[in-house]
This record gives sequence, C-alpha cells and structure tokens, in this order.
Amino acid sequence: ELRAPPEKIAIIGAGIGGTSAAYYLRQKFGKDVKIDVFERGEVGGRLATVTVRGQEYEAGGSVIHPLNLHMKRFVKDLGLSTVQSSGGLLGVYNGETLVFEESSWFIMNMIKLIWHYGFQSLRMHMWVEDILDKFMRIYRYQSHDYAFSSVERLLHSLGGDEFLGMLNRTLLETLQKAGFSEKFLDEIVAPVMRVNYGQSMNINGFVGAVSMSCADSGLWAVQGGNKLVCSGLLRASRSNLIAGSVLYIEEKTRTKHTGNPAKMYEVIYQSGPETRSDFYDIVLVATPLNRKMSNITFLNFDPPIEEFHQYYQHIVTTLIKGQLNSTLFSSRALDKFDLSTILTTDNSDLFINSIGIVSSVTENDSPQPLGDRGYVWKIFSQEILTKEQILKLFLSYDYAVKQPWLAYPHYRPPEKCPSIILHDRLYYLNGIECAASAMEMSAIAAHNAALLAYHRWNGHTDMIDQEDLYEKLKTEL
Ligand SMILES: Cc1cc2nc3c(=O)[nH]c(=O)nc-3n(C[C@H](O)[C@H](O)[C@H](O)COP(=O)(O)OP(=O)(O)OC[C@H]3O[C@@H](n4cnc5c(N)ncnc54)[C@H](O)[C@@H]3O)c2cc1C
Ligand SMILES: CC(C)=CCC/C(C)=C/CC/C(C)=C/CSC[C@H](N)C(=O)O
Repeated sequence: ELRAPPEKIAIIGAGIGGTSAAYYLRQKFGKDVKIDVFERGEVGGRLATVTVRGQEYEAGGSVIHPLNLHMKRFVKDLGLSTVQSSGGLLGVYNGETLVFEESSWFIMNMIKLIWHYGFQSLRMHMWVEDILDKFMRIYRYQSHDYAFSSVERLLHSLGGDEFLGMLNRTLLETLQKAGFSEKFLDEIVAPVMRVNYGQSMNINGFVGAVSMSCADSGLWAVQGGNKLVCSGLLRASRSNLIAGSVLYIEEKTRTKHTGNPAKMYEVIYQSGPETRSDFYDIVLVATPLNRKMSNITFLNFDPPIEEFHQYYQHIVTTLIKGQLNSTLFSSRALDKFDLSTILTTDNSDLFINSIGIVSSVTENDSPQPLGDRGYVWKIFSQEILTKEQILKLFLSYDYAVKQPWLAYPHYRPPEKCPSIILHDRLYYLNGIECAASAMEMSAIAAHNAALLAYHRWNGHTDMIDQEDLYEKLKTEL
C-alpha cells in the first residue's frame, strides 16, 4: 500500500551527494514530487576544476575506482565519457632521498618490491581486496531496495562486527597486528595516506583500506570533469536548482491545500540580498554539518538537533606549470628523471604531501608538456605554498593556481558516525564521511537516504535495518 507521494522535497547541497540523492528520490517517488536543490556555491561542491593556461584540471575529487558502481552507472546513464587516470612512475621521498622508485619494467618492479618489502605488497593487495569484496555487498542490498538507519548498521550489514570494528582502530594498529613491517608501513602505506587523505596512519582502518584501493589499476575520471556528473544528475532528475545559502531549518505545522494540518519543514535561505523561505515535506542535508562548512541552524526542534563539530582536514591543491627541480629529490638531472609522481613519508620537515604530473580533464592519454616550460604538476600540501617553497620545487614556472579545501574529516578512531535520521523526515547524508570520504561513499549515502525516506514515508519498516541480509539475499537467487 503506497501513501500519496510527498509534494515537495528539499536537498541542501549540489555536490555528488545532493545531486545523486535528487536522482534516486525521483526514481522512488515518481514524477510528481517537486525537488528543490539548494546550492550556495558551484554545482559539484568538492568536485571542481581549475584552469591552467586555458586547460581545466581536477582540483578536488579526481579519481574513481573501477568498482565504484554508482559512479559508473551515472556516467553510463548520463551519456558521459571516461578517461583513464594516467599511471606513470612513482617514487617515495623521505626528505633526504628516494626510498622507493618504480621501474617501467613490470618484472623489475616486482623484483624491487620483493627485494625491499618481501611479499608485503601482495599481502596488502589481498587485505584490500577482502574488504572491497565485503564492501561490494552494498550494491546488492541497494538494488533490492534495502535501507539502513545509521552508518554503523550499514557497515555492520557488510561484514559484521569485524568490518564495523575497523572504525574503532587506527590503520597503524590494524596493520601492525596483521604483521606488516615498520619499513613497509613507513615507506609505502604512510605515503599513500598522505597523498589521499593528507593524514597519518592514525586514520581508521576502513578509510585506510579505501585509500589503499587507489593503488589498484584502472582508476578513471569523467571526461570534461567529474563535476559533469552533478550537473547531469540535476538535469536527469528534473530538480529545481536554487542558488542560495540555507540558514535555518524549522519544523512548523501548516495547513495543506486539502485543508488538513501537516508537520512541515521551513527552509529559510539567503539568495543575493534577500532572505526567503519555503515549506517541505522531506529535507535531505547533503553537506557536512558544521559551522565552518555549512552553518545551518536547526530551530525549535524538540528534542533539539545536536550541534555537529566534525573537524575537517585543511588541504591545499596547487597546480603549477613548470620545470621540476628534480635535484631536490635525486642526484639525476631532469632529462634522466623519469618519475611522474612523488609521494612523501611522514616527515614533519616536508612542506608537501605529494607532487605529480596531471592530465587536463580532456586529455585521453598520457599528460603532455604544455609548450617548452614543462608539465602541469599537482601538489598537495597542508598549508598554502609560499613563493620560496615553489621556487625550491621548480627550476622555473610560469603559472600557479592554489585551491584550499576543508577536504575530508580529520579521522580519529574510535569514530562515532552522526545520525542519518536527524528528525522524523529530516535526513543527513555526510555522516558517512566519518567512515570514509569519497565520491562513491556520498553516492551510497544518497541512495540509502532516498530509500530510507521512501520506506519511512510509506511505513515499509521491513525494508529498513534488516539483519543477515547477505544470507537472505543469497538464498533469494
Ligand atoms: C582535494 C580533494 C581530493 C579528493 N580526491 C578524491 C578522489 O580522487 N576520489 C574520490 O572519490 N573522492 C575524492 N575526494 C573526496 C570527494 O571529493 C568528496 O567525498 C565528495 O565530493 C563529497 O561530496 P558531497 O556532495 O558529499 O559534499 P560536497 O561536495 O562538499 O557538497 C556539499 C555542497 O553543499 C553546499 N553547501 C554547503 N552549505 C550550504 C548551505 N548552507 N546552503 C546551500 N548549500 C550549501 C556546498 O557549497 C557544496 O557544494 C577529494 C576531496 C578533496 C577536497
Ligand atoms: C569507496 C571505495 C571502495 C573506493 C574509492 C577509492 C577512491 C577513489 C578513494 C579516493 C581517495 C581520495 C580522497 C583521494 C584524494 S587524492 C586523489 C589523487 N591521488 C589525486 O592526485 O588527486
């Protein structure tokens, strides 16, 4: 038995979370519901490009894993094209020397890895694969329309106590317990955490595994820029984009056009110089809730909605077209230096987390140098680079563009994820970032919130928080 669909739904935030929520809500609630998406900045949010000498480069979320099935589906449904993320050779610098350097010969690489670290890179690959295998169960659950009322229940359904327990231990503890050596952790794992999450191995084990999965082959991106997925989803869901900053959300009783009173949410927002408001049956918040990032106040809720204080890691992306000062990293001159990405170990004297050559969002093959002044390099650092620091890294450069971010949560296990259900029909998507922040995680949270909102609207409690789903669905084949 289905109740009449809601009349109006509001989504706050037009990043990948908000726009994929619009897409899934349209699928579930049908064509008649009016969906408004509020965005105070650019559509795409943390998926954004910057322009260097007329070409666009990803400055935020850039790579997508081959097993990120929601992202894959969006690209297919929206008729977008993909580009493979260029590989290139990678080195690891410890502040004095390159402690590891890839070779262009596959066999040589294997020998080097075994020589330095025994079979630990193979064991690491197997550790990540086992977690990914369990993680993939979410697609099965969601394709059968099952929803979860908390991030913890969602993770528990994927692999039980052990899987959920990854949130409560640091990656370092987990991998030390699994017998990985200090050398492998310092020279391989820590540099991967620094390039991806700008943090040490003290992040939780789950986000550590997500980060390590970036070492898999087949990473890809959307041709023209990953943010095209967001604008495409907005269009495909026939949502109404409202350019404005949401200030307050308040629950109020309204008389509907049927003459009946109903509890609704008033969304009060600033659009240009004006403060406006509108009423909604359901609201989804698709932005991190904290003062610095969204500054939304919940008014007159009983019981009150808690304040969120999740601290987000400050990261700066700098794109520079120039000639690398390769002698900073090795004694070889530039023409003999064949590394295209340099990661760094956890050394507080280093002022960069990583540096690597990047392709523009339209280049389909290996990155090309722009004219005679070198490639475009992407640098991740904790602080904005000074001119002196840039001049240490480059022999010469002719353009630099800097983009600071409050990028992802500062992970500090044990993690307690914020609630998904903030109030009766008020949902929060970005709590999932406390497990791991990635485009696919926001898409999973969006699909889950759309299913949860739909089942709760229709009273389908049997579709929420089902135990032993994996076993149940196995026998349903
Ligand atoms: C530098 C960097 C590199 C990354 N690299 C990768 C990567 O390679 N692969 C990957 O998968 N992930 C990556 N990520 C993570 C990924 O980008 C994010 O997890 C994802 O984009 C988050 O999407 P979201 O929609 O949940 O949030 P956001 O993209 O932050 O969207 C929230 C939106 O809400 C809007 N908003 C906020 N407050 C209000 C308000 N009061 N009123 C109206 N609108 C509001 C914001 O303007 C924003 O557009 C990276 C992130 C960064 C910063
Ligand atoms: C959710 C799962 C199973 C996999 C996602 C893996 C993935 C693509 C994680 C992204 C991690 C992240 C935040 C990377 C930031 S930096 C990316 C890249 N190295 C760059 O240079 O831009």
